Amino acid sequence: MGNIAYIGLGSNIENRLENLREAITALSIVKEINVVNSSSIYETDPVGYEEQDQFLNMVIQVETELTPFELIDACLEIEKNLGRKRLFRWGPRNIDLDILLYNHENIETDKLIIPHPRMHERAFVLIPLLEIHPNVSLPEMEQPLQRLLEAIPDRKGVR
Ligand SMILES: Nc1nc2nc(S)n(CCO)c2c(=O)[nH]1
Repeated sequence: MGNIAYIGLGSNIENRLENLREAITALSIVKEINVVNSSSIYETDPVGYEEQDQFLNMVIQVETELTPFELIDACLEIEKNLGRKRLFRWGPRNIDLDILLYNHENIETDKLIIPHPRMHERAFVLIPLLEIHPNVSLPEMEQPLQRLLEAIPDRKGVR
């Protein structure tokens, strides 16, 4: 398989748990994607736009033959097939798949930015990611992400 990627999942409308489960099933059905690890599921306070319901968030580790661009296309396809509903940017959504990391690569295009540009400030990403990858560090940051998490007050409403 070769490449290792970390994908953040989130849902805060409808049957959130079912939405996450269906997304993981859809990913593992793709023959070039092998889901090798998954974090616990966390209930988290919405950030970015507070007037919405709690999210369920988690992070999975995949091995994949796909390039980063093929992987994001597969994620977008899955969101579409699960009937992704997003009323407005930052608003409630039934499923969200974000590629957080792909190997140790930095990718910056208008279609794809990896590492995910906001992951280092999001406890709802860092906590599940560190659960399955404790000493992860970002390509351009020497210090491990664990240190960054210590800088985020009171785990930012991640339970
Ligand atoms: N807790 C929490 N807040 C969020 N705000 C946005 S936007 N999102 C969507 C992910 O970008 C989330 C999320 O997944 N979890």
